[in-house]
Amino acid sequence: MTRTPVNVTVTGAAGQIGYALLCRIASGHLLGPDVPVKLRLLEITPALGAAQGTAMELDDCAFPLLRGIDITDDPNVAFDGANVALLVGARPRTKGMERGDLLEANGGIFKPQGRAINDHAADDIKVLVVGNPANTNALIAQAAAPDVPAERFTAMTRLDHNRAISQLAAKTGAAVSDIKRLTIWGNHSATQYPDIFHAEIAGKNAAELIGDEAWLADAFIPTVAKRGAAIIEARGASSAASAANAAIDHVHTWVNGTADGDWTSMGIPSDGSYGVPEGLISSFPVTTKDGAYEIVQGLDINEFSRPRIDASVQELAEERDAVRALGLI
Ligand SMILES: NC(=O)C1=CN([C@@H]2O[C@H](COP(=O)(O)OP(=O)(O)OC[C@H]3O[C@@H](n4cnc5c(N)ncnc54)[C@H](O)[C@@H]3O)[C@@H](O)[C@H]2O)C=CC1
Ligand SMILES: O=C([O-])CC(=O)C(=O)O
Repeated sequence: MTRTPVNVTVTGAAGQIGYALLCRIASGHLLGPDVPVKLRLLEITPALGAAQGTAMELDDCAFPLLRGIDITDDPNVAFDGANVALLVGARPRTKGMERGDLLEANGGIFKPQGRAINDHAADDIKVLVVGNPANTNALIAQAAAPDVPAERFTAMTRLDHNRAISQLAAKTGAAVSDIKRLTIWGNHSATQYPDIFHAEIAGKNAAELIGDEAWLADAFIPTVAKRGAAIIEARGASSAASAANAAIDHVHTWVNGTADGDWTSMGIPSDGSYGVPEGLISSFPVTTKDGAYEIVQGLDINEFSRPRIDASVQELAEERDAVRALGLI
C-alpha cells in the first residue's frame, strides 16, 4: 500500500537546528519508518540560498521516504496543506535589546505565521514551536489562528525533559531507559521546574531513591534550567543537535503515543489544571495516544514543588501580559 505523504513545514530551515533536523525528518525519525514526507522549507529571503544548499544535500541522501522539497519565503505557500509545522526560525535576542523588543520582533514572525496556518494548513495540523521565547511565541501564533483548535499549538520543553533524564541517569548510574514519569513544569526558560517527585528510576520513586533535597535545589534544578546557557558558553553557539533531537521526540511522541506507564513533557495550552491559568502555554506532564494528548491528572504537588511551578507560571503570565499590551494576542 502506498501512503499519502505527510506535509511537514519547517521554518528557519537554513539555521543550525534546521540543519540538524531535516535529515532526521526525511529519514523517517519524525513520523515513523513507513511514513513518506514532503518537506516545505520557510526562510527569510536572504537565507533562501542556504536553504537550497541544505535541500541539495537532502537530495544527495536519496532518502526513500522523501517525496519532495519546496523552499519559499512566503508563509502562505509554506503552510499550504501542512500536516505538521515545526516553527524553529525566530529572532534571537541581540545586544541592547530589551525583552519587550524581543517579544515584538517575534510577534512580527509568529503572528503572520499563525495566520497563514489558520488560512492554509490541513485540518489535522499539529504545530510545535521551538523558536524562543517558545511558549509565548506559540501563544502568539495560536491567537492568530482562531479557526485551528487551540490544543494544536504546542511549545518545546522536551529538550529540558531529556536533559533532566540524562542528569538523573548520571547521578544514579541508572540507564536512561529506566527513568520514567519525569515532568517539566512551566516555561522553557531558567524558571522552568524539573520535577522528580513522581519520577521513577527502575520502578522506585526517584526523589526517595536520591533522598537529597539540597542536591535537587542546588545542583539538579539549576543544571537542567541553565543547560542552554552552559551549552552556549561551551560551544559558542546554542544547542542545535539536541534541540533538533527533542523536536523529533516531541512530534514522534505526539503522533505515535507515550509508552504504557510513562509520560512526557509538552508546552500546551492550560485547561486550568494544577492551578495554571487557562490559556497559558505551559509545560505539563502529558500522555499521548492516537495523535492527541492529555494532561496527567491527580498528581500530588508538594511544598517543594508548588512555589517553583508558581514562579514559572507567573513568568508566563507576565510574558502573556506583555504581548497582549503590544497587541500581539
Ligand atoms: N525550545 C527549545 O528547547 C530550544 C529553542 N531554541 C531556539 O530555536 C531557535 C532557532 O535556533 P537556531 O536554529 O540555533 O538559530 P539560527 O539563528 O541558526 O537559525 C534561525 C533561522 O531562522 C531563520 N528565520 C528568521 N526569521 C524567520 C522567518 N520569519 N521565517 C522563517 N525563517 C526565519 C533565520 O534566517 C535562520 O536561518 C532560536 O530561537 C533558539 O533560541 C534553541 C534550542 C532549544
Ligand atoms: O537559549 C537558547 O537559545 C537555547 C535554548 O533555548 C536551550 O538550549 O534550551
